[in-house]
Amino acid sequence: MAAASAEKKRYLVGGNWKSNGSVTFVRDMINNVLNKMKFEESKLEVVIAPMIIHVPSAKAMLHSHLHVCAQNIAAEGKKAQTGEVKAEQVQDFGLKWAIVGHSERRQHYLESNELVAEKVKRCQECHLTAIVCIGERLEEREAGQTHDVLKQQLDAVKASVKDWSRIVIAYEPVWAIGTGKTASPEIAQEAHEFIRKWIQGSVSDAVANATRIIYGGSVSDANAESLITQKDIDGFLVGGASLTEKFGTIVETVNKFAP
Ligand SMILES: O=C[C@H](O)COP(=O)(O)O
Repeated sequence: MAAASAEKKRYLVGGNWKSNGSVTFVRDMINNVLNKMKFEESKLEVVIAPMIIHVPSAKAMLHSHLHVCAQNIAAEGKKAQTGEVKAEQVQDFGLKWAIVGHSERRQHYLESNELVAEKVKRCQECHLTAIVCIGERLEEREAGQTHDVLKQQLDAVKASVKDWSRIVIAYEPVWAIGTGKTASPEIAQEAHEFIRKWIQGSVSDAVANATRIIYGGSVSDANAESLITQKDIDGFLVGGASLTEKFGTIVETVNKFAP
């Protein structure tokens, strides 16, 4: 029986800083924007994913209600792997979150669905909550293959998950990432509904209701309200706008509409 969270579903906003930032940026963004944001912890969780070398300073500087998230973890837990960070090390450092399967890693580092499934398994073994990114490329959407792609990506990770309360699904259509072309609220809602129905059919109703399905792809202060008011959108994974003060506005908008 798959475990579902007994807690009320809190919305989630993640800021993925990708390979951006400097020591000065981290300090200024945290002190001037992140630590000043106002939101209700009972309604919303906020996680920030800096580059790995900035994780220690970010963790030390962020107020304790803001969580630090790894951008990636190694799929393999045993071998020596130059340049990789294992789930155990993320856990040992006191982090509770990791992004897995971001489309930039799928595209540029050739991460397959199977490799992403291994990473999800590693997160589960180390009690990390995985933000599992899925989404179709433009040519796949244009060919009418969006649901097939999402289903394949979801099917691949299913066997790795024992505890669904430690899984967040991030729907990130590849064509909307960093392009300024946000999915319309209707397109995003339709994909989120498909994902929720997949969880319902493949896991259970309770898990489908409890699992956060968040949207990523050119989220900004200008479109946050129209997206977050969609029925099946439970938060955001924000890239570019998380590097600016717009992130504070996005968090406050989500807080306003979170149940
Ligand atoms: O992880 C975040 C996503 O890739 C979205 O990035 P973006 O907001 O810059 O489009």
